[in-house]
Amino acid sequence: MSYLSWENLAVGYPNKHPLIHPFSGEVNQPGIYAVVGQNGCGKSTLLKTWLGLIKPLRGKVCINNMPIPNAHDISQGIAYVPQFHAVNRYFHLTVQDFVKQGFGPHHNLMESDIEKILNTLTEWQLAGYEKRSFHELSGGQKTRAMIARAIISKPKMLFLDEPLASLDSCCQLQLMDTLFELSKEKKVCIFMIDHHFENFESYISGKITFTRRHDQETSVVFI
Ligand SMILES: Nc1ncnc2c1ncn2[C@@H]1O[C@H](COP(=O)(O)OP(=O)(O)OP(=O)(O)O)[C@@H](O)[C@H]1O
Repeated sequence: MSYLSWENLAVGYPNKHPLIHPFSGEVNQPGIYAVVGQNGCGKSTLLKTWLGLIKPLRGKVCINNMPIPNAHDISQGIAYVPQFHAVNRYFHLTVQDFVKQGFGPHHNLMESDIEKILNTLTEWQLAGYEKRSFHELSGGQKTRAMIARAIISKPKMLFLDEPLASLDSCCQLQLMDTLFELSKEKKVCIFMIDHHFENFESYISGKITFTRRHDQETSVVFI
């Protein structure tokens, strides 16, 4: 089964040069796939292009062997944890309602679901914050709430944009252990951008590396 594949893919923004030299790849095994490279080389842009949030400048992306014409079609089974500062700061949902979104818009919420939300919040050191407004949380707390929301949605694919940067070392380890378990036991395929994999190399199944050489286009290699 192909989780994600991309062919001759160039990413970037309209009326600008592509950020990367076109490249192809396919991921057909669950695991944690690290996306690494210097600041500003295009990692977040690649992630958003894979998710269908940004149109490729060239090439195509398939999820579960299906081309992604728009994000709405692919949202089932896919969770995205953006950088915490990318979330609208005027977002006035309570933390509990924010995490509840993980069940999806059509889910009929039961007593056991509320219990699950509260347990997940406790697991991520957010007990007591459930009635607080999401935008009042610290950066690390926002990241943990976004992780809780993603995990509650029971994704088959999970995309995370630099979650380790805002977490303390204890939460970093908790996150990596959780992701590792999800990939092994629930066969979740995880793509994760970060600059802090040095302590977690053994968790990684594959790497997508951006390399920018002076005066040349950035090349991307998937190993
Ligand atoms: N909406 C946008 N319109 C035009 N250019 C953009 C837009 N968003 C980002 N860029 C530019 O695209 C380039 C790549 O940005 P991107 O956020 O993908 O980098 P990154 O590798 O994730 O960086 P970092 O490690 O700093 O988070 C940067 O030069 C950035 O200024």
